[in-house]
Amino acid sequence: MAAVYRLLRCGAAARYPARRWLSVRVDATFPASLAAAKRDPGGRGVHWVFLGCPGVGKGTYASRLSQILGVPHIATGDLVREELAASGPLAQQLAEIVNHGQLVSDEIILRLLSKRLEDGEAKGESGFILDGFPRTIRQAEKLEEVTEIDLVVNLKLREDALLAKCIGRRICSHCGGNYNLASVNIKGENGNPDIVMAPLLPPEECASKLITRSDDTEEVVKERLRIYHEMSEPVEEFYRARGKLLEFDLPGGIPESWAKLLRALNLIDNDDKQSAAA
Ligand SMILES: Nc1ncnc2c1ncn2[C@@H]1O[C@H](COP(=O)(O)OP(=O)(O)O)[C@@H](O)[C@H]1O
Repeated sequence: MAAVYRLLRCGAAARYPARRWLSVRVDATFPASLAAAKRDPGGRGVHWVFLGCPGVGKGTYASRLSQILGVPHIATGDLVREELAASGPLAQQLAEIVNHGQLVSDEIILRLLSKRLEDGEAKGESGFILDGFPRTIRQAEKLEEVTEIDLVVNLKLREDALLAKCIGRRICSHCGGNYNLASVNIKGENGNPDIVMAPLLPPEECASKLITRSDDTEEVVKERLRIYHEMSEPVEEFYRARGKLLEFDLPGGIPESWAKLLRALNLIDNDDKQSAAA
């Protein structure tokens, strides 16, 4: 498998026979039940991708699903922020790009992702849920050259809600917990339902330690949304054409959305009803 990730790194065009590892096959109708996923512990974990605009909740739902499915949640935005925090040779260049809402070059992102996948493999990880990758057609093509993606979940939410959620996002500088101070209450128009999303407030011990991401200002979020439409929306079509795209309109906050997402993914067993309510 290391060979696969080296291919990502050096960009060789050979297509790896990814089907060899398939255990939980999720096809265009997404019938992989949680029971099926648990039945075959010897096979590889799922290869899923989460797409969606900044602030839509890719991290929240990808992280929850990764725990259920026993695969790592790999967010390229986190890899970029780790690189920034390490203050290595790349840091200044990355800060300039990220703080202006631009995309990091495909080469750098592929290098960071390859390294993360190789490190994971060395620790015995299998499968993944990617969040924030691929974000360009070139990244999607590179990924397709080296492995098979089972399913791509495209999370969708109105733009005014996205903006409010990005601006309300906070992180606890002590424990790393993610919170959101935004209280979204948008009247539905043209037959669309109202969108109500309660804030996700921090516990008392985190309240005084909250920080805001430097790229979550209104100006930078608007630029990130513009870049998403220009560079990343074509990736939706890339996967739609391959029959792998599951479109998912978020109905509201986490309680309603999580239960609906588990149903859409056919991941609710009798044993797991309580996880949908969490
Ligand atoms: N796949 C990628 N390609 C290029 N740049 C990326 C990629 N993933 C993350 N980045 C960079 O990291 C920043 C933060 O990413 P992320 O945390 O995924 O943000 P968002 O909340 O906008 O989805 C992006 O604005 C971009 O500069």
